[in-house]
Amino acid sequence: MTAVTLPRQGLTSDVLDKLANDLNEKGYCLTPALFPINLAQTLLTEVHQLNPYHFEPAGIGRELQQQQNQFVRTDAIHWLKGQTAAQQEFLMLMEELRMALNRRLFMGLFDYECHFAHYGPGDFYKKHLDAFKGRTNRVLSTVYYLNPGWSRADEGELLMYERGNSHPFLAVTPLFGQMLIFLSERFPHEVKPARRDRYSIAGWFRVNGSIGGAIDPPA
Ligand SMILES: O=C(O)CCC(=O)C(=O)O
Ligand SMILES: [Fe+2]
Repeated sequence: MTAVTLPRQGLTSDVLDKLANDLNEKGYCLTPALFPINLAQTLLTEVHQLNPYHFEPAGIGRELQQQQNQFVRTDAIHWLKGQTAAQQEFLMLMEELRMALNRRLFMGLFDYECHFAHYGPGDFYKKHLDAFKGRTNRVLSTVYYLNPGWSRADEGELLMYERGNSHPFLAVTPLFGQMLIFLSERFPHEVKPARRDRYSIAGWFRVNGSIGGAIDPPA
């Protein structure tokens, strides 16, 4: 376990205001260094140290309907449960973000789930939505990129689309320490194949979709 060396730095209200404002106006927000950069470094070290058997092929859909479909996505994932100090730090900052967004935007965000994702060279995730209206409780998607020295020649962009438009309005280069946050129901997106290993933490803020006391019942 690697300790994070810097004292905990909270998120400043200026940064949170800007983030909430972007989400409100555009539905997404791209921040170059939301969290301390040494946290990204430690998380990257940890994901490198995970053995391949700690990763599972990523699935599509939920629970019983979940299936692995190599035509749609080929990345491998490892769910973050706060097993290390750095992962706890990351989850704490996301919790701070959750409360700050609820205060500013009244989003009613209830919890957060996230996983490391590893795309080897050539891996992809075809165009998809993280949430379908009325069928999921994922409200806000987040992607935190862990790729030092990424250049455009490495490819592996995330392409963001407006629904019904086949031209992306945004290509996100998966730069080290960069955080992308967007409304899960609003933007179809896809991960293009990269020329080198591509690491990230993908996550979702959820609302409480409980029915009869069961959180997140099957759709
Ligand atoms: O890694 C990315 O840029 C996006 C990943 C993604 O779309 C997902 O995991 O749902
Ligand atoms: Fe996605």
